[in-house]
Amino acid sequence: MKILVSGKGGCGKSTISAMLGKYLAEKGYRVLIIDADESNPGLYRMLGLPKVKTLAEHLGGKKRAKILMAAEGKGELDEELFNWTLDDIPDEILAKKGNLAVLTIGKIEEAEEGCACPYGFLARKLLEGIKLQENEVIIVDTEAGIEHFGRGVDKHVDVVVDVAEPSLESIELSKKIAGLSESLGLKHILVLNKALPGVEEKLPVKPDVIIPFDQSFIVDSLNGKEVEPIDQIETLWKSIAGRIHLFSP
Ligand SMILES: Nc1ncnc2c1ncn2[C@@H]1O[C@H](COP(=O)(O)OP(=O)(O)OP(=O)(O)O)[C@@H](O)[C@H]1O
Repeated sequence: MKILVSGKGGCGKSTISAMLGKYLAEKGYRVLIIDADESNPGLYRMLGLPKVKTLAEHLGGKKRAKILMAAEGKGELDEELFNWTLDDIPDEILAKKGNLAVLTIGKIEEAEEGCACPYGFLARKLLEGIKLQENEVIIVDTEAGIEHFGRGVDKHVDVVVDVAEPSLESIELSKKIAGLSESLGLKHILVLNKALPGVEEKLPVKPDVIIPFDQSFIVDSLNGKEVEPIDQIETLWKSIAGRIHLFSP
């Protein structure tokens, strides 16, 4: 199964992706978290994993990704390139702990290096090509906003976990994410994160999962502490399971 996590900047996408990944790995699934956010410092840190090469670096850098993207545009891309299973992913691009691994697509490193479209292309091709077994789950942590929909990354997932925080802008964006998910025939789950008491009653939409604001997340992240799944992650998983036929390991 492929789960994509989407939402406004800073709403908690990476935190929730990391907690869900760890929770599922502990349940016995084989989990790959794809860090498809080209701007954040790296999700591997939240899981206490080392920095490894990105997929873009492995393939020869962003310029090569751009060449591959152009080749696809001309119908000249070798479509076998990403016909991978989880076992085919080269070790040098996997930050691993037990049955949990993180793969980073690529990061913006320099001023004026150009747009991140080649990274969006790589994320889309990887998700399109990869074949999963029943006990394998991919979680895609996306960049802030909805550009991944424009890049076609979402076409190749089963469910969108739409994370909102209690602000009008975030809720409006989440409604848009719900509409875009529906237009692609994807299951959609709304998570209200950083919720303060009573705030959900004021919302124009009903969240499937509510995660309270908890200052310890911020303190732990500043201290570089690894995230641990909280109880609401089980509720999130049950919401996903309620919409999709799932295999239990
Ligand atoms: N429920 C919560 N309560 C309080 N703080 C939270 C909560 N969830 C996440 N945070 C904090 O919010 C900050 C942003 O979280 P995170 O990096 O997961 O967001 P993001 O949506 O992935 O951000 P970006 O859009 O920059 O990639 C972090 O400091 C994190 O610890």
